[in-house]
Amino acid sequence: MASSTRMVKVILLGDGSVGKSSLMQQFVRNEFNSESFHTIGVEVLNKDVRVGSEAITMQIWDTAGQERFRSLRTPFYRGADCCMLTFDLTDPNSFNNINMWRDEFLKHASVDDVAAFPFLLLGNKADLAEQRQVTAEAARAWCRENGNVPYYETSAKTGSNVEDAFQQAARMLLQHGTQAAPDFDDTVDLKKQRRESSSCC
Ligand SMILES: Nc1nc2c(ncn2[C@@H]2O[C@H](COP(=O)(O)OP(=O)(O)OP(=O)(O)O)[C@@H](O)[C@H]2O)c(=O)[nH]1
Repeated sequence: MASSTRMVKVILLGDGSVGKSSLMQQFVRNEFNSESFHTIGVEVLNKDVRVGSEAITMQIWDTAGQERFRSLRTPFYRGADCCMLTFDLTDPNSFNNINMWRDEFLKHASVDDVAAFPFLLLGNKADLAEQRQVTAEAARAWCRENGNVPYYETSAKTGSNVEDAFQQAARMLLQHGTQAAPDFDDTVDLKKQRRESSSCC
């Protein structure tokens, strides 16, 4: 009988336009599209990876960073095994908002042990070196103050450090242990919420 690979859930959070969708596309499909659109709610892609001798399927959840989509994304935080907090190295506001993203995740994810939960911090758009506005020192200081969170400077455009960051996520969540998947009833009716959202704004 064929053995099934373990499915793990990784969630990407951060402000709109920091590059969450682009990081997922680069990791899963080795593609970069400079004209990507804002995500509505969530998008999910799977990728099979190996961590040492273990084969796992990473189910990557790309969420909508814009404030107006908050109620569409938060129901999907439950059952996450790892959270990749993402900011744009050229946008200090996106870095200043990382605490807000961490808090929003913890509020909705029902994490058992907050101190041990695997977070990563990604500073994306590293290829735009001349426009950079957040220093590595500031990012590393945040990581130290928040339980020695691993920090990666990535470029979804060139692919730099993208594979390494997701591999690190896989290693951490396997060490930590995976969570129970949420019941189906915990998810939202995205179509309905989309209609409501478009009729009000
Ligand atoms: N130069 C450069 N541009 C990037 C990089 N990553 C993303 N972009 C661009 O930044 C813009 C926003 O990228 P997205 O991946 O859509 O951002 P997002 O975080 O998913 O945005 P929301 O869906 O609104 O939450 C797009 O024009 C991308 O092409 C990168 O590493 N370098």
